[in-house]
Amino acid sequence: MNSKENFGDPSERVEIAPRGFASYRWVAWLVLALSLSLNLLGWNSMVADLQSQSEDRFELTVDEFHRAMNGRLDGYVRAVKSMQAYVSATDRTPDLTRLKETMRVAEDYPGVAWIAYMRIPAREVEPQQAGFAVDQLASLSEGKRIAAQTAVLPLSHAPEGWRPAEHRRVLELARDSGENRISGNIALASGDVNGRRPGFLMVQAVYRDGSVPHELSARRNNLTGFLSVGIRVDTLLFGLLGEKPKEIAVRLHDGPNARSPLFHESHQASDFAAARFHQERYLNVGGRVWTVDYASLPGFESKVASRQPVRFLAAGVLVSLLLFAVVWSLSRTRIQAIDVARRMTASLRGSEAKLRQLFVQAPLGVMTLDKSGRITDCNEKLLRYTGAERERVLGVDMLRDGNPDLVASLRNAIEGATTTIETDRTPVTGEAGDHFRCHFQPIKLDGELINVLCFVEDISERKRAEAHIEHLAHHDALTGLTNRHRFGEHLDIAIANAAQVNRSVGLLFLDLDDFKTVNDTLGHSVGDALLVQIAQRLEQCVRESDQIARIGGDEFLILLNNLTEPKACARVAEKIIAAVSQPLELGERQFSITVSIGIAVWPGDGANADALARSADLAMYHAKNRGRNNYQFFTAELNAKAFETLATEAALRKALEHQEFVLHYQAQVDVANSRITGAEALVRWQHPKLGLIGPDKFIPVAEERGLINRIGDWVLHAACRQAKAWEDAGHLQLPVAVNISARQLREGTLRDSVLGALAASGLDPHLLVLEITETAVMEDMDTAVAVLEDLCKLGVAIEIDDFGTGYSSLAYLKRLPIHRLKIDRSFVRDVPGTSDDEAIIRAIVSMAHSLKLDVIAEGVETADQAGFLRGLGCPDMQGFWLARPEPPVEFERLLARGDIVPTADG
Ligand SMILES: Nc1nc2c(ncn2[C@@H]2O[C@@H]3COP(=O)(O)O[C@H]4[C@@H](O)[C@H](n5cnc6c(=O)[nH]c(N)nc65)O[C@@H]4COP(=O)(O)O[C@H]3[C@H]2O)c(=O)[nH]1
Repeated sequence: MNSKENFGDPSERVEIAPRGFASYRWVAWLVLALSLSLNLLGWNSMVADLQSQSEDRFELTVDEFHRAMNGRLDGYVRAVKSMQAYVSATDRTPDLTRLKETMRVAEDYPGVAWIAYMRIPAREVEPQQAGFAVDQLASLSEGKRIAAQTAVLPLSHAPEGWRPAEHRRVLELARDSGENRISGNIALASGDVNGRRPGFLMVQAVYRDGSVPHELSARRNNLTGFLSVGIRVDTLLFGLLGEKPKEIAVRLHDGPNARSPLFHESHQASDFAAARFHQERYLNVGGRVWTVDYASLPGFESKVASRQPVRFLAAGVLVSLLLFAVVWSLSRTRIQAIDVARRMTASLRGSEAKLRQLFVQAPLGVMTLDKSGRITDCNEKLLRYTGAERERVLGVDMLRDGNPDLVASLRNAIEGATTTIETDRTPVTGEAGDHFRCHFQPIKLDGELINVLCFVEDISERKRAEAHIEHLAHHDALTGLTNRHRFGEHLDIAIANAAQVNRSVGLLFLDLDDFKTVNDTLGHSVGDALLVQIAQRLEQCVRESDQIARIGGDEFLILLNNLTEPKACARVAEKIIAAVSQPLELGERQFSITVSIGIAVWPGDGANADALARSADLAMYHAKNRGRNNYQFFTAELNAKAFETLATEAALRKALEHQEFVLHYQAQVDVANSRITGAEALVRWQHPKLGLIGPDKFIPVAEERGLINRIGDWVLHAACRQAKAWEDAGHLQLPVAVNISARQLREGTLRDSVLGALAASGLDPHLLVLEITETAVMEDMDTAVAVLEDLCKLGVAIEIDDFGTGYSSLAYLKRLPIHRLKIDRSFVRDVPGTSDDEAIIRAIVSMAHSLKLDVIAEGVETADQAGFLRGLGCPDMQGFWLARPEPPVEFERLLARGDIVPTADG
C-alpha cells in the first residue's frame, strides 16, 4: 500500500456536473399538463354523460306528459262519444244540463266551455246551407260561464266561438266520418278576467238509431244533429301541467309543425329560447294534427343539474397541482441530493487532500502500520528522524523492534487501544541518543482495525530543556551548586542513611565576612565572580559524597556524610577557612575575604534537617560574634539564647497587641541659659510581671525578629502625639527626638510611618527630630539619602546619633540632609582628662561648626564634662547631670519649671 492508497490523491477530481434544477422542471410541468388534460377529458365526458342523462330524463318527462295529454284528449273524445250516445237515446231534445251533471263535466273535464246539440230539422237540409238557431242555453256550473245548448239548425244564435263559415268543414267531416272531429283555434270566454282564450270545437255527428252507419251515404242521410263541445285549451292543459308549470313549458301549434299557428304557450317565448332541452311531439286529435313543442324550464334544469363535473374538475385541478408539487419537489430533492453528493464528494476529496498534506508536511514523523505491525507508509519527517531510505523503512516489522516498550505499546494499539510511549532510541533503527515520543493510534472502520497510525515526535530538545529546568530548579544559577531545596532533600536522605548505619551527619553553615561591603563598593559583578571562585574552592575542600549548597547571597551549607566523629567537621572547617582566606584574583585586583562557620552535628544538635540547619545558623552567628574568620560548634548555651530570643519575640508581639510600651522623655538643654531645647523619646516596656524593661533588652530582639518597624511606628505616633499635647497645653514648642532603627530605614517603612504620625497628631514637622545611627545610614546609603531627603523636605530634622563610633566620613555627611550631630557618650565619659576623647570631641564640634551643623553631646554626667563641652562651643547637651529620662508627667513638671537645675555630679 502506498501513501495514495492511505490518504487519496488530491490530483484526482470527481466531477458530478449538476444538471441544474431547471433541467428537471419540465417533468413537473409535463405532469401538470397531462394531469390537467386528463382532468379536462374526464370532465368533458362527465358533462356529456350528464347532458345525455338530462336529455333522457327530459324525454321521459315529456313522454309522460305527452302520454297524459294524449290520454286526456282521448278521455274528452270518449266523453263526447258518451254524450253522443245519450243524445241519440233522448231523441230530439236532450237535456244537456242533466247530461253535464250526470257526467260531472265541470269536475272531470276541465276546459269544457259549453256543450251544444245542434239538431237537424226534419226536413233534410244540407248543413252547408243551414244556418243555426239556438233553442236553449244552460249553465254548466256556477261561477263559470259554461253553457249547454240545444239548437236547431240553422241557428239563430251560434254558440260562442262558432263561426259557421269556418266550421262547416268540421261538421261535414264529422258527419261523413262518424268520428270525432275538431276545429281549429276558436276564442272562448274564460269566465275570468283574462277574457277570451284559445280553444277548439270537438264535434260528433249524431245519427238516427244512435249508431254510425257504415255507408257514407247512410251517414249523410241518417244524420240527426251534431254534438258540439267548446273546449279551452289552456284549462285542458292546466289540468295536466298546473297553471304555471315549473319544470316544463309547452307550446301547442295547431298544425303538423312548429311553424303552424300557435295554439297555446304555457310560458313566454324567451323561456323557450333559454331552455336547454327541447322536444317536438305530435298529437292526432279528431283528425287534426297538433304539434307540441316542449321546453325545459329552470325548475327541471336545476333538478337534473349536477355539481359533479365542477367538483370533478376542482378535484382534478387540485390533484394535478398536488402531483405537480410532488414531482416538482421530487425533482428538487433529486437536484439537492445530487448537489449534496457532489459537495460531500468534494469535501471528502478536500479532506483527503488535507490529510495528505498533513501527512506529508506534518512536523511529526508519521507512519502507518498494518495489523501485523509492518510499516506500510511513512512521511519524510520520519525518514529524516531515522536517517534511512524509504525502501529500507517500508515493510519493517515493528513488532520485532529491539525496544520492548515500543513493541508492547504497538501490540496494545493493534488490539484497539491508543498508546503512547517515550523512548531514548530512534524508532525503526533503534539508535540510542535522541528521545522520541511514539503515539500509536488504531484506525478502525465499523469496529474492525484497518491499520495503526504512529506519530513520532522528536522530544530530545524538550528533554534537554526539562533537564536544564530540573537542574535550575535544584541548583544555584550562579555557582552551579545545589540550591537550598535540593540540599534539604540530600540532608534528609543523609540523616536517614546515617540513622541506619549509626553514623553522624555534619552541617556547616558558612557566611562570608564583609561580603556586603565588597558587593556595595565594587559592584555585583565582582561580587558574583568572587562567589563563583569561593564555590570552586569549597568544592575542593570536601569529598565527592559531600554536598555543598549556596542558600543565599553569601551563605553556603555543607553536608558532611557518614561522620564517625564530629571532630572531622572541625578539620573541614579549618580547611575551608584556610582555602577561603587565600587571596583571590578578580580581574586585575586581588582580594582576600574570610568566612565564619557554624557547625551542627546530627543527631545531637538537631533531630531533623531543619533543626540541624537552625543550629548551624546559630553557631555561625556565634562565630561572627566571636570576631569572624573562625568556626564555632553549636552549643546548648547558644540554643538557650536562641530560645530566649524566641520567647522575647513572642512576648513583644503580645506587648504590641496589649499596648505595653511607654515613652520616657529626656530633656536636651542649652546649658548657657539652662533652658530645655528639646526632648528625646526613649521607649520602655511596661511588662505586666517584670516591670519596666529598658530598650537595650528588647530593641535588638525586635530588630532581629522583624518587630522593630511596628514598635518604631508606635513610638513615632506616641511621641508626636505627646509633643502636640504639650504644645496644646501651652508649653513652649519643643522638638521631640525619636530613635530610628537601621531596619526601619532599610525596609522603606519610615517615610509612611512618619507621615502617618504627623498626620494623626497634627504636629508641626519642624518639631520632629529623627535620630539615626551612623551604621544605619551606612548600611544602604542610597536608600538613606532618598528617604531622609524626602522627610527633610517636609521639615523634619535629621540627627546622626552616636556620632564618632562608626565611619564618621565627611563624604556621607556631605550627601545626607543632616541638621545635627550627637557626640556619643563613650567620648564624653572620660573627658576632661583623656586626650584622645578630648581630641575627638574637639574634632566633631569643629567639623559640625564648619559644616554649619548643630551639635549636641549625650551622656553628660558631670559639671566638668559640661564645662569642657561648653568650652569647646557645644552648649547643647543631654545627660543625667541635667535630667534623667522621665515619664511624661514628670517631664511636664520640668517644662512647667522652665529651666533645668543640674544635679550634683554623678
Ligand atoms: N550612662 C548614661 N546614660 C545616659 C545618660 N543620659 C542618658 N542616658 C541613656 O542613654 C541612652 C540614650 O539613648 P541612645 O543613645 O539613643 O540609645 C538608646 C537607643 O539606641 C535605644 N532606644 C531607646 N529608645 C528607642 C526607640 O524608641 N527606638 C529605637 N530604635 N531605639 C531606642 O536604646 C538605647 C538605650 O536607651 P536607654 O536605655 O533609654 O538609654 C538612653 C538614656 O537613658 C547619662 O548621663 N549617662
